[in-house]
Amino acid sequence: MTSDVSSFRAHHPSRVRRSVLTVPAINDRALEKLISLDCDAVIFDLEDSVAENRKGDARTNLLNFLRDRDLGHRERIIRINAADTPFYREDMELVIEAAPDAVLIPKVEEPVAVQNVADMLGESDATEGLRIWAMIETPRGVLNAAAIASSGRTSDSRLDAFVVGLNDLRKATGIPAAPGRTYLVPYLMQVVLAARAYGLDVIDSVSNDFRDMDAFSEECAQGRAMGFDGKMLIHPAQVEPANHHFGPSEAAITEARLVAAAFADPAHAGFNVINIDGRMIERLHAEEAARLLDKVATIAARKDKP
Ligand SMILES: CC(C)(COP(=O)(O)OP(=O)(O)OC[C@H]1O[C@@H](n2cnc3c(N)ncnc32)[C@H](O)[C@@H]1OP(=O)(O)O)[C@@H](O)C(=O)NCCC(=O)NCCSC(=O)C[C@H](O)C(=O)O
Ligand SMILES: [Mg+2]
Repeated sequence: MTSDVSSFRAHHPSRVRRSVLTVPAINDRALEKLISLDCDAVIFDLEDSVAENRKGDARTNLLNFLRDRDLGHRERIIRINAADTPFYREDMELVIEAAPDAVLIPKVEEPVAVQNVADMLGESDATEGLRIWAMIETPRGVLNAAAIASSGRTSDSRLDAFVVGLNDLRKATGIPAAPGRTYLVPYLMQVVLAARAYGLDVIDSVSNDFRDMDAFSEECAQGRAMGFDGKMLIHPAQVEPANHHFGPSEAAITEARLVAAAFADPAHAGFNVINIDGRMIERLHAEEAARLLDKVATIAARKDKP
């Protein structure tokens, strides 16, 4: 029997989303810089990084940029302003016109926020394949993360990923920024679990200090250990460490090849459990290995391109 999650996955193939760099849509210099950066995805921000009196300029700027520039393998995501702001409708009009890979909704607290955006995208050819990402960054967003994620479990849903926003969550909870994110970890894990329960990708929050690379590396390692697929980034210096920490390690690649080869061996046909060097390996490990090797192939294919 096919579960909701595996049928969802069949419609939303796995992506490489180690490094998700955000850029203020108003910042020409940073937009130009993008072309030279090895990030997996770019969030063009129309929300918090753009002043209220510059929202219109930012939209025009972004539309021109997306028309003129080919971002190659990088996924293009536009972060809009929330529905309760005066900017939402025009942001959505831009999304429909620019047709990026995804739209990111900030401060999602209820499934209806996702549904409303899906309704506005409609079923036109221009927006076919356009996905929805949701920021979980308020206490109600965290509490309702499972309900929000479950609203995207059908194969025709556009919901594809959660992104955690700790700046907003810290502001709302009063939990100060601190190494190790001790008191935020339960909330982060709740979001990861909700995303995984319904087959969504999940991206860890930004780290504001882009000079302290040791602290950043530790936070990437922690995010990876918690199960995140990648990290939202604010600065070019964060791209390479995020790719490193969220990418498959050499040890993981070696292990995946070993597992894949063992299950491909005709001698193991008809076995769901085998012994590799004194460890029990199940078919589920072969599925995990195939997924990892898929990502390795995707990353390698990019390197081959000029
Ligand atoms: C934080 C910054 C304002 C710092 O910018 P700057 O002062 O220009 O830094 P540098 O001089 O070190 O920059 C060196 C070069 O790199 C380019 N640059 C900088 N940032 C980016 C970027 N994000 N993407 C691409 N290129 C970038 C500079 O232009 C310099 O280029 P050059 O001179 O040609 O060599 C800035 O980093 C910045 O604006 N970052 C992104 C801010 C942002 O998008 N904020 C909103 C998202 S954060 C969020 O969502 C939080 C969440 O909602 C939550 O609640 O937690
Ligand atoms: Mg935020």
